[in-house]
Amino acid sequence: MSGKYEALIKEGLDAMQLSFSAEQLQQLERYIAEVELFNPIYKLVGAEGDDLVIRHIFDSLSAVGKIGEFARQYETPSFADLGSGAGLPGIPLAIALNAYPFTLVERMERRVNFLRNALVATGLSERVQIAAQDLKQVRQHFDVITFRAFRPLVEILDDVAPILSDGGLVCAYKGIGEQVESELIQVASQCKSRWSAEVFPLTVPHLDANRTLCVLTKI
Ligand SMILES: C[S@@+](CC[C@H](N)C(=O)[O-])C[C@H]1O[C@@H](n2cnc3c(N)ncnc32)[C@H](O)[C@@H]1O
Repeated sequence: MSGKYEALIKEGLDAMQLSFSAEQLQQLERYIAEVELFNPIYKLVGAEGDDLVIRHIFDSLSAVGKIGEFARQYETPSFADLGSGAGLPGIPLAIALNAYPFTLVERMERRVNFLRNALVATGLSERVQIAAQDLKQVRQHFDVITFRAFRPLVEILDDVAPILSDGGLVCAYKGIGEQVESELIQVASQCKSRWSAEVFPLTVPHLDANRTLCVLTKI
């Protein structure tokens, strides 16, 4: 790794207690370079420079410890990242959790085009698939389903339930714990599917914001 974010990335990974191989570091660097290259055209993320690394890469990776811990209960867990956009958190997670297959679900064509390029640039095309469709059209099942900045839980969990494997987990990247709790109250009163949830605090290096991971299982 020799890019302009080398020191920041190494420091962030240390703070999150993540150990990346040279290949993973290179994949991360190539992914960031793709986002920076296409951001002016595709308007992928609203941050640049160190801020891009902190708000998007570190934020995505901040849940790797927790998600990796859960994933180890399956033999080879299949992952789906819903409303993946620029591949967040899906691509950083696929780089970090490099033994598992991932599917990025995204319905907007230009973002899908970006994702295709990014997977080629990072060498992830074999292990990471793209489902270029609406979540409602997905017919596969997944053991671990992630999403970030997608939709309120109450609006999507009934569409997520049919694609979650028996015993599977939904890992939703969220903000302030109290807001998540009020989303969960709506889920309990308005969703047809039934869920049990636990909320874990996340620490994102250099980010002064409340971040949480809401982990849901079907009951
Ligand atoms: C606000 S962006 C968030 C992108 C990314 N997850 C992130 O954290 O930066 C939401 C993305 O979800 C996609 N999306 C919204 N509804 C969807 C659906 N029903 N099926 C598939 N993709 C959807 C949008 O096209 C958009 O790219």
